[in-house]
Amino acid sequence: MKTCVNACLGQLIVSCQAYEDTPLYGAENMKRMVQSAMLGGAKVVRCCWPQDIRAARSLSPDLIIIGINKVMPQVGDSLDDVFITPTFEKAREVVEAGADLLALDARITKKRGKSELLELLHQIREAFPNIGVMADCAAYEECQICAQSGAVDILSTTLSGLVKPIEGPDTELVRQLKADFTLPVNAEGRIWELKDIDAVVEAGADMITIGTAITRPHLITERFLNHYLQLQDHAE
Ligand SMILES: CC(=O)N[C@H](C=O)[C@@H](O)[C@H](O)[C@H](O)COP(=O)(O)O
Repeated sequence: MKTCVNACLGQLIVSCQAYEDTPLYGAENMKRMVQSAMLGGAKVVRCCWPQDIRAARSLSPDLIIIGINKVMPQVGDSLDDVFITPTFEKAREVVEAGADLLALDARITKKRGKSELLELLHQIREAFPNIGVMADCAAYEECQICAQSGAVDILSTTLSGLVKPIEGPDTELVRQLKADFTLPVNAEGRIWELKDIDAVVEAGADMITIGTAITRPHLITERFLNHYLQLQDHAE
């Protein structure tokens, strides 16, 4: 197993991402977010875009960085457009920015077939043999294709829930992946409660990634506020 993949085992990975329409957008802000996660004990972070990855890397050579390169949806795009590190060029930018691992959208959609996914995975493996590759999947079948490709190091539940909404983490997918494949599994997506960690650990997750519940203050605020407002509604 690659050293960078081994370093992720048993870790709580903090995803530090801010979109352009939020106040925390920008590499300097994300650097502080990563620094805060490190202060809390995180040894692995997930960062988006080359400038954020470079900013995170400047904090420490020892920090393990999972880099992604999102292409934000344009008018007319649909869920069939893969958006997390969708091309080889986007992957190269992540590697050149100093990431140890790269994660990419491993979905099979109407616009991106199995053969194109496999071609991309093999191209990445050949060009960057030392980089760990995490497959951000939505469904079991995609994980299966990635596992059989021999060009992926970690299977991740990142995009489960994107197509068919579910509540909480996809513990069932984690359980199935652990039962059928030998690759490490990252439980990512909708982990908000301590009991969610219990559930994915019980299902066998080798690592956990938390984003929004730690690093998106506007959504954290909204969640608490909605709960409070609901109580007021019921009291009326
Ligand atoms: C679906 C999608 O675009 N997921 C993105 C992947 O990079 C991020 O926006 C998520 O924050 C990340 O996966 C962590 O998940 P959560 O924020 O639920 O803890």
